[in-house]
Amino acid sequence: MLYMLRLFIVNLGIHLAVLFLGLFLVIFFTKNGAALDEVEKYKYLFLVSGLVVFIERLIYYIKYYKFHILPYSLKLFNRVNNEQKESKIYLDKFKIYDKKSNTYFFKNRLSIDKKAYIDLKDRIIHLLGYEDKNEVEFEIKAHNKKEVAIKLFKLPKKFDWHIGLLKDKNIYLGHNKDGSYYLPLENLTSSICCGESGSGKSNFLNMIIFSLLQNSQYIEHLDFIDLKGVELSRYELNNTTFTDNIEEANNLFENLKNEMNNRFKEMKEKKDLTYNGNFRICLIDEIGTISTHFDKKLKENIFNNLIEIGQKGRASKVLLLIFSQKIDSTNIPTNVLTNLQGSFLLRTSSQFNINNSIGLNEEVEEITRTRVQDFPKGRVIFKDGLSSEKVLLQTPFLSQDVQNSMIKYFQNWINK
Ligand SMILES: Nc1ncnc2c1ncn2[C@@H]1O[C@H](COP(=O)(O)OP(=O)(O)OP(=O)(O)O)[C@@H](O)[C@H]1O
Repeated sequence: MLYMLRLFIVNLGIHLAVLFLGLFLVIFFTKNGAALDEVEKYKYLFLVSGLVVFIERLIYYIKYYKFHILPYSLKLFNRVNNEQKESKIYLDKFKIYDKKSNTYFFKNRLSIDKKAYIDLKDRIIHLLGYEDKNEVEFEIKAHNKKEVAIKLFKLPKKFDWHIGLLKDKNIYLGHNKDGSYYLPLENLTSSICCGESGSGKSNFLNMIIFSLLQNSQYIEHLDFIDLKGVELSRYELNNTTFTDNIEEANNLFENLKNEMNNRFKEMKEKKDLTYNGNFRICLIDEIGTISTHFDKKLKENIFNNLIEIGQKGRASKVLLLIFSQKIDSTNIPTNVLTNLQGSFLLRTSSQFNINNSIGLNEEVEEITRTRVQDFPKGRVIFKDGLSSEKVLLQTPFLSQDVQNSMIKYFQNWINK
């Protein structure tokens, strides 16, 4: 309490000093250098404006009391060590609340320790008065050198799909802290999606396909490969092909590689940096089934082609979207994985999956309070293949009926 009072008095003092000096200068100059007794005539103006500032500051401190007291309560400070004197402590301070983005900024005159905020996030949430820990999500970002930005937001755990989420030239990836999140089709890269059984992978896969189909005019062909299921065979569209046969898949990759190289030739002739035509996109569900196949030579050929497509595909608009429960080297060779630029991570208890798709735990903790193994169904972290930005998303639920009616919708439109 004493700390708050001190903070308030210092802050009020600064504001009043600036106000009075400003008023004095205005009067002084408008009255062509009036004497002090001239200024005295305006004492009521000083009094009223001083009172207004006092009330405004008081309301501000009462309103953001919890945020002002937070660095003090949680001992968020930085210190300088001087050889002669004792070390000096600089406490972090609440700077401002940005209403538009619902973000709170804290600053420190020396430099700020973002990790301390990440480590204390549960206590911060508690201190701010959110009793139910699951009620609110927490994102923390470094802002300038000496500030951290804390954004509190809510993500629904479950919501329904509707066709209005589809958008021309964009892929809808779910809802993030600001609402619907779209990846421009132009920025799509070859990507890996991993999540354990029941995490909502198939649901997510179908949702991505809807966005791709909505953008059919920019996509030459979509190839679906699933060696263990028939879910993707339901689409039966003029611009899609499905295979559950490994030899056919091998031929397809050979084909895609040739197509990619032809596109490169054309680009070279035209001196284009990116291919000036439509995308070829291949979706592979459960890539692990290829790794377990007995024919070593066939597997090797497939994986070599996947590596090449992953490496060079983006400029020529030939892309791979690979889905897998696990991404260790027994499921997907490391060379294939490292050449997929983007990643999507759903619920998993495997630290290997997390590290090799998104990165360190600390990076995950910056954007969510929920551990990846506790993610609800359909919760995804997307790592952008171009910018490496990480985004926390919740994907809508697609019931069987919704999936069937969407497939019918695309059949009526594309197969016409
Ligand atoms: N976004 C979502 N929101 C709510 N519930 C979901 C969501 N996605 C999936 N579910 C629920 O989770 C169940 C499993 O989803 P899904 O089949 O997509 O998971 P999966 O990871 O593909 O599992 P598997 O690998 O075993 O097929 C679904 O039947 C559905 O009820």
